[in-house]
Amino acid sequence: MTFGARLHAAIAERGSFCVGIDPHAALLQDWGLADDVAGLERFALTTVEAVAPHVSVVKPQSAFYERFGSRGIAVLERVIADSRAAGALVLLDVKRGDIGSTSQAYADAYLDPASPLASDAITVSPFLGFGSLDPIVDTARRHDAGVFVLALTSNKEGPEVQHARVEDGGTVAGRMLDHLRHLNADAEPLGSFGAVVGATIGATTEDLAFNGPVLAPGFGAQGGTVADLRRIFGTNPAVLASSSREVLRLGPDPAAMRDFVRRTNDELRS
Ligand SMILES: O=c1ccn([C@@H]2O[C@H](COP(=O)(O)O)[C@@H](O)[C@H]2O)c(=O)[nH]1
Repeated sequence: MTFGARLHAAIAERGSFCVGIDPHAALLQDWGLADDVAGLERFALTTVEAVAPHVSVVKPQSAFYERFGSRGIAVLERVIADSRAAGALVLLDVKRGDIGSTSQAYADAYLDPASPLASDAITVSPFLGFGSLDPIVDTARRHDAGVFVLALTSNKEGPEVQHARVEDGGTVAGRMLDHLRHLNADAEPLGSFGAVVGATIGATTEDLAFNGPVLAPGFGAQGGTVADLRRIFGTNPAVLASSSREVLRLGPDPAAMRDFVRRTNDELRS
């Protein structure tokens, strides 16, 4: 089953709220944990246990694990394995992208099921040229994985690059969406190649119909609301509203995190 088909089914069953598992140093402190590998592990696995059985997708942010070196990566491997065992799809937020030959190594690291970090999908940066992602796209197709390409990111600095005009008069972001439209052509019920479009972008004239999923970060702590999602995406069911700190601040009480996830899923459905 392709990633797009798995995601389509997961959203129908568990809703479209995506929880980011981002162990910020400040959150470890708020939870009464030390900023070390043991604290990281307790934080991350408590969150997985609380939310992964209730959401369609979890999104660990690799940077927060990488900062602890190889032992942090070992925790990330547990997060991925335990989340999948709890029935959630794992979208690893790594924002990789490089020349093609190196992109292949990233694809092998994150999308080949033989890798200890194998995830259902990853985020990638297309700013070395969309074609530099070909090895990642091909590997994703081979292993029924997904790829989310940065298009209109949630941060205020993004427009400098993403709104820039290309030779046909469109924007860089529009060009990325065109590539995704092409990759997802004819996919049923949903393509496996998604776009990252922040819940904070305000109004856009870009054509967001590309037959693939959308990751919408910026929901929650960065100010994005359900009303923003409706305004930007209408009723598109394949939009993952993604929030990290807003959920994680409710820990370490698992029930508080779980109940928030359930309420948010209900709100997104209504
Ligand atoms: O455009 C983007 C792309 C990715 N992110 C990531 O999402 C989370 C947001 O965390 P919050 O605590 O909900 O603000 C974080 O991992 C970012 O790296 C993004 O914010 N915007």
